[in-house]
Amino acid sequence: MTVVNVAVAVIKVADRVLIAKRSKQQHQGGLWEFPGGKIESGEALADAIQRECFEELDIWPTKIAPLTVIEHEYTDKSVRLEVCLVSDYLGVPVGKEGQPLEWSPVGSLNNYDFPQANKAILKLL
Ligand SMILES: Nc1nc2c([nH]c(=O)n2[C@@H]2O[C@H](COP(=O)(O)OP(=O)(O)OP(=O)(O)O)[C@@H](O)[C@H]2O)c(=O)[nH]1
Repeated sequence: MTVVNVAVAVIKVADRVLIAKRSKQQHQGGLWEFPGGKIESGEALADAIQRECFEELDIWPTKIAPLTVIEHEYTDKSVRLEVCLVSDYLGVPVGKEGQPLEWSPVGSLNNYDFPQANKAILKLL
């Protein structure tokens, strides 16, 4: 199976993390996620993080640090999540694609349903 490389932004300000709900039609639809999306061919990770955050949330990350890389095989798809911590950005986040957003305290993230691959991310926060 080909592996899809994904840039994932854990946007964390003080003790809260910004999460978004995936639409029903998407892969792993209806679950909560960290904003992000496929890395384009030849694109640097930080550039992909900035592009995806702008496209999805109308914000421009200014402080980005690599957090972890997670490889996961779903039954229908293999993903490689390149996860970054975003600790500062320009703008005010809005769900530009109509996706619901929430600022969850780190300690409450377990109350949301995330894709299986995200479990390893939650352990690091
Ligand atoms: N953005 C994001 N994607 C995640 C997370 N966890 C996780 O397993 N993924 C997977 O990584 C892939 C991200 O792809 P994507 O959001 O760009 O695209 P998509 O497959 O939903 O739709 P598309 O192909 O129409 O762009 C999906 O297969 C998604 O299920 C996460 O926290 N954030």
